[in-house]
Amino acid sequence: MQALDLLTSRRSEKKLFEPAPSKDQLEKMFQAALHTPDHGKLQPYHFVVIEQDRLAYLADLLKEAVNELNLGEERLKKAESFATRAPMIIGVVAKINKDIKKVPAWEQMLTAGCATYALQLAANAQGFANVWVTGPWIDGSALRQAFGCEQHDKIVALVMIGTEEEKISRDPKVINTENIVRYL
Ligand SMILES: Cc1cc2nc3c(=O)[nH]c(=O)nc-3n(C[C@H](O)[C@H](O)[C@H](O)COP(=O)(O)O)c2cc1C
Repeated sequence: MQALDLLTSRRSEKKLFEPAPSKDQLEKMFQAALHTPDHGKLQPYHFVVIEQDRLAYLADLLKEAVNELNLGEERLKKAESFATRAPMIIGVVAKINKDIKKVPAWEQMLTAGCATYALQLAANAQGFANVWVTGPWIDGSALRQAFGCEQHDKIVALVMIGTEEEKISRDPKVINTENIVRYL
């Protein structure tokens, strides 16, 4: 697929089935992430791959977050079903180093966001559907610990990845740019 077609036809997909990416396909996704713009070449992100057999553990961590942060009954139900909605989830942690004056925290956070998007696109390019989700549970202590977060780190994404039930070929979609572009 041409790069521009991929960029303008991609959509998120929440109904995700097996197969998930293989190790080789995952490696290509991480390579794409590692090629995102990165001031100071800090690689300010970590990826936590949660394969099928560890999704129940992720659900437990999310439930713990719901209880710790008092997120309510509805979230608790969501936490229970979350792990059944995709065959693979990749957590993205923005690794924020506040001691680097030349590259402030917001720049490091943006690089982690770019890396997440590159990961999504590289999954799409290999035929996998996905969606970037977060939710208030990303600040749960047990989840943060399991993802290896240090004090200033932030979990910025839980990318759910799998295969669409039926492959839909999507045409590039043209969206009005009038209100978001100006020339100086
Ligand atoms: C930082 C970030 C957090 C997001 N969190 C959620 C989320 O928790 N739940 C959700 O349904 N969509 C979330 N989204 C939006 C979806 O990933 C998706 O972009 C949106 O549903 C629009 O669909 P599209 O990508 O097909 O245009 C988030 C997006 C970003 C960039």
